[in-house]
Amino acid sequence: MLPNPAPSALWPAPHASGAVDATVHVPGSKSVTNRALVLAALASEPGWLRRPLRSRDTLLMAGGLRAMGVGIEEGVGSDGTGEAWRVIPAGLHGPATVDVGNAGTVMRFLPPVAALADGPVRFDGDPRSHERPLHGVIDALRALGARIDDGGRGALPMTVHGNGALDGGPVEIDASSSSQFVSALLLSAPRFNQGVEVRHVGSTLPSMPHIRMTVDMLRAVGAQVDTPESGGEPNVWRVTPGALLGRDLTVEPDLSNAQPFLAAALVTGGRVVIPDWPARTTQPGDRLREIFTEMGGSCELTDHGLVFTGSGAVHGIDVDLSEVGELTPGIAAVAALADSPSTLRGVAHLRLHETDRLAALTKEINALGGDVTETADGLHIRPRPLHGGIFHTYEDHRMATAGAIIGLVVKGVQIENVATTSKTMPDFPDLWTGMLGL
Ligand SMILES: O=C(O)C1=C[C@@H](OP(=O)(O)O)[C@@H](O)[C@H](O)C1
Ligand SMILES: C=C(OP(=O)(O)O)C(=O)O
Repeated sequence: MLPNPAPSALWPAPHASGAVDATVHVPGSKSVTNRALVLAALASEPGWLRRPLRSRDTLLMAGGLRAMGVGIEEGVGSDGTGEAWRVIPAGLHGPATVDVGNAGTVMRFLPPVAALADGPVRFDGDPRSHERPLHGVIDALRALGARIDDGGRGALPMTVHGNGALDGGPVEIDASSSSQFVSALLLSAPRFNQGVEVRHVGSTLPSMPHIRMTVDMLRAVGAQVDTPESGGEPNVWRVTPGALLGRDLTVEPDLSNAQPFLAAALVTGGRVVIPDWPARTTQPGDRLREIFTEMGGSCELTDHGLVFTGSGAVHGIDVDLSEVGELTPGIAAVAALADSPSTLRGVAHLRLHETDRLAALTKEINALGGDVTETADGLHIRPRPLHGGIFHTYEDHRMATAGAIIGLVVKGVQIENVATTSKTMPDFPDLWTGMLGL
């Protein structure tokens, strides 16, 4: 297992002496990297992944696939430039052990892959991984023909007893607690004997852009996918069985990890440029252009990237974040510094993320003098003058970056365990001080 960083260390969050003015190269997308790894591992020929994110979550994904026999080698992309991973698919083998850490993508996307292996694959991870919902994947895989021993918990730890193939076919799931249940089944489905027809039967379905990302990436490697958007039934996705192509894919910057840097421009009335911001993307972070504009900034997509400029004013917002839940901590941090109240809605499922994010944000912002209350499905934030103090992170990367945003304008904020940002952005402290010219 990768060690968890020491939880007691305190990082004095840098205070911005004026408006920030910086260009920040944001590392690759976690969600794209981990989907690309799975699809490349299931392909019928080798593929390349250029500018992959190298962080705890993606190294765990690579480690899990390697444990099942997939080759993932360091190299340069087929055009001879840039850092890359070469992925060499192989027969999937058990016995194997997969450490999921606290990566939702690893704990949900790899069990369907393991169902295709020729022996038992054991899954375990951080204590929090035992609490995060997995029943949608477990129940669906069983309905599709897999044998899984989870001790009746419906959660980790568990063993998937692969026998080299999975029937597949139609299955109903309730994915209201995580869109990753749907993505997990779709990603491996081209390799199921009958493909899959996933029908979501729950009341709500969060993070739709992430499901669109799954569908787009499947199609890009040759899979046939029918979706509600392509004229199919609402809440039904169909994947036809078939071989996947090995591709040479360049990973986009992680737009959700661009959030703290854009927020820095917003709360200091400065300017930040994010190079390589994609003109079209399924990443939920693209919604920041609209959300942070409504909160007081302005942005322009240029040849240099996204140029985001703060006006000096920060406004509250009333917004449904159900499609883009992972942006909630950063938006809450900005909202705590705004000139009017905010209501963040549609994110009840965040209680089951890396930590209970609604409780954690409420507690930590209030500990700095804020006035945040939890609602049934989100947060109500009334800005108040904040003061310094310790901002606990609960091993949640986005809590750490949220605290850093507040620390830019509130003196004396100390982030506990900033190293937890290694889940998706190990360079965060350096990128942050670099942005400030420190
Ligand atoms: O599929 C993905 O890559 C993700 C989907 C979302 O999960 P949930 O639907 O569980 O919120 C998101 O919050 C997570 O950070 C990444
Ligand atoms: C919810 C998140 O991650 P995970 O992939 O572990 O669900 C996140 O990155 O905000």
